[in-house]
Amino acid sequence: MIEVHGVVRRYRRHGAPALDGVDLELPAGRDLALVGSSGAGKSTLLRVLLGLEPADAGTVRVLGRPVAPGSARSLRWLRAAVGVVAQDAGSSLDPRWPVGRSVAEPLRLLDLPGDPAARVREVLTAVDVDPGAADRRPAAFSGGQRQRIALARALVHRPTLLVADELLSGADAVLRGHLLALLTGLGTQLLLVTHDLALAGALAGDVAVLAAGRVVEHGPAVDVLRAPVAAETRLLRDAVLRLPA
Ligand SMILES: Nc1ncnc2c1ncn2[C@@H]1O[C@H](COP(=O)(O)OP(=O)(O)OP(=O)(O)O)[C@@H](O)[C@H]1O
Repeated sequence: MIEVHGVVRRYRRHGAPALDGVDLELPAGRDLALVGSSGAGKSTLLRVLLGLEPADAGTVRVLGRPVAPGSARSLRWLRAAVGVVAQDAGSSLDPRWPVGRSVAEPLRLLDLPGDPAARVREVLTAVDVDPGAADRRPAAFSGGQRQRIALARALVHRPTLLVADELLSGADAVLRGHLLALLTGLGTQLLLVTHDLALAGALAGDVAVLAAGRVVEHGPAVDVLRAPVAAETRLLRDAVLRLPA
């Protein structure tokens, strides 16, 4: 489903590369949590995977097809296959638009057949937002509701893969539990970026640990959490354990 080989991404000619030869394979049907400390390269890897930025070296394939930045037309297949929840998801909704319009937007952009209003109601219901409130603007909703509306927008076109950058990091414990249950019940393959190794464990799929632009550990979450091999993974795990109760 996702194959990343030898990917390098360099922002400054002489500085350390943001991605320094990333190798990562994610077969269809396996969820992945991409973890790493701040600056490890997680968001950069997502942007390269989504064709938003070029790789300076290496190859990226999604669903067997090569990914590289291009026109909206040439990337239509990728936009149809992948739903994206951006970092700071709630504020990514257009404040001037009724939320129903924002949620329907991918259907319009991808020119998909069917009744958009019916699909918007369906997907808002799935994320536990009252579909009767679709004509209200984002300001009428709480932060947690806005996050779920952004999730609905990412899911409205029934993508095969959902990519979310720090979707759960700002959420309180109750909302986190709620979102986690929602995400794992979707039946859509997940690629979640997070600082939080405990969250990666709760997803119960695979974990890939990124450090200084390289994948230093990759395996089933239970194994990685029980017996981390890489120093960076141990640091992340110990940081979780040190958090006050
Ligand atoms: N557009 C950019 N221009 C220049 N440098 C960048 C750019 N984007 C990222 N970087 C640098 O690349 C490195 C990786 O950044 P990236 O945002 O991918 O890390 P991250 O793991 O997602 O961090 P965080 O968890 O803080 O979001 C950092 O050193 C960052 O400063």
